Amino acid sequence: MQYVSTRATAESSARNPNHFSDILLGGLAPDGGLFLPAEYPRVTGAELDAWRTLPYAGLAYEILRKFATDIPDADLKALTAKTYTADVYRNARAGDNPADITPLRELERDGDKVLVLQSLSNGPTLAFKDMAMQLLGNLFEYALAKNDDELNIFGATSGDTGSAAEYAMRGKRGIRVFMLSPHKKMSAFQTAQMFSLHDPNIFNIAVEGVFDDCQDMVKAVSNDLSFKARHKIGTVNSINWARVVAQVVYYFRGYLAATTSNDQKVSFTVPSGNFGNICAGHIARMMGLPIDQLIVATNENDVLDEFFRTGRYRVRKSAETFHTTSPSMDISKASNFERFVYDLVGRDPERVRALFRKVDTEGGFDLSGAPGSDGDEFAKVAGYGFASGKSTHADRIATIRNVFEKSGLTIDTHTADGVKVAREHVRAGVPMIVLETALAAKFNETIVEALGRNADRPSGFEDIESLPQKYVVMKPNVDEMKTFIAAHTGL
Ligand SMILES: Cc1ncc(COP(=O)(O)O)c(C=O)c1O
Ligand SMILES: N[C@@H](CCOP(=O)(O)O)C(=O)O
Repeated sequence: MQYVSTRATAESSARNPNHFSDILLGGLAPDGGLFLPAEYPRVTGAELDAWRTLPYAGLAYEILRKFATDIPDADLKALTAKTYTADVYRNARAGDNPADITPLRELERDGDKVLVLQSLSNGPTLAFKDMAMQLLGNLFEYALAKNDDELNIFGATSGDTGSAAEYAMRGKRGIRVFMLSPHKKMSAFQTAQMFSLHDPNIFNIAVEGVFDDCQDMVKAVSNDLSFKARHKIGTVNSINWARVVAQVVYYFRGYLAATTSNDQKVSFTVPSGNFGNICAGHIARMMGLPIDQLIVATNENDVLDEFFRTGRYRVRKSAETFHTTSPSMDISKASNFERFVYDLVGRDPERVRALFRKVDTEGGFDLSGAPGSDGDEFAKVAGYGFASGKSTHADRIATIRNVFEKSGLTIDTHTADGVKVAREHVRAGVPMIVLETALAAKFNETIVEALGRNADRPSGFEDIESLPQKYVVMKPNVDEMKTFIAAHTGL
């Protein structure tokens, strides 16, 4: 399997490494684009039939081997078997089977309209990020051990990627984690989860800004190729292709668990911010998974909803990005959107370069086809199954309440955004799977507001907010960030 950059030039393609293991440890392509397979592997009906009875680890192996063709099959099988166990994904709800890894349960039914919840948040940090990050930790360790090498992970988080990465990389030989987060903008639980880690290889940096400021710095450091090489910088954000491909697996799992025959279709609603999760759904669909709709659900930070309604992509500045009660989706510049746009414009890297140059210079682009716009590809969006919707704080509170009243389940604030939007798009006869992207315990403040009581807490997290915290506060300044990293890598 060969990989290409969304911004490839003839010159950068000649220089790009292009196998899975070559791109595993890095983030952005050297030309500033994002890696994607040169073409998506197709899945046959016979394969889907055979996969229906596989456990999650077996399914992950079958899907990943189509992309990681340069990792020996036996090694990949061992890595997926070690990752996807009931012991790692041990926080399943009472009544769900932890061995399912991503259990499904019916949430509500109105005639032939059915909403199903797929739990992705049963891993060590109670968010869907663990689904890919646990595998990434094992893949990194495997790749580094081969060359006796080391890796300095530089990442950005709005609350969940950070803790998932730190829990996955704790104690891993040769790996340090430098994690940027927006100062005082995560929930108390998320903050405590990260900042209470005192491991010598974990560095938490609270940035005076929003998530997009953090992500911009990760990209700026990644684009300084000599700094990146000298300090062995890698990334765990979804700009890293391995993160996205590991997320493709649970779309297959959701489909197979919700259907009995390949003639049936399902739809997915995905609480979205950086567009990594739903991008994995897009890839699953491109591989031939019978997905009807892919619904993008945003919170008040509605850049993506605006695009999927109008064809206009208009990023917001930091000061225009709202701090909401689904804080992990407080994102106004969605990294992975570029991967979708690459497909939408016919995989033309020159177009992608021009469009994202316009994002940098003018704050966005317009594919609506209106006079003066940058193209008319918006007309093709529905053909990819995409539609969208938006949810606000009031919607979130009402949804948490009425889901609890109807089903007895307590859902988190991001999942509530998903359920609210899913109800607007569900079609008769096509199960709508809502991805549960975090557990309610992470956002207790809002659960108390909605339900008048605390969210249940999985064991091990009882007093997490009272633990001593270790972090530094910094301004969003790339040079200062580089100095900080250099001082701690000793390279
Ligand atoms: C709980 C939760 N829900 C949804 C999202 C949005 O996912 P994505 O950024 O992949 O669109 C995030 C952050 O990524 C998250 O942490
Ligand atoms: N919501 C995320 C933001 C980063 O997303 P990623 O998928 O690109 O790592 C978070 O919780 O950190």
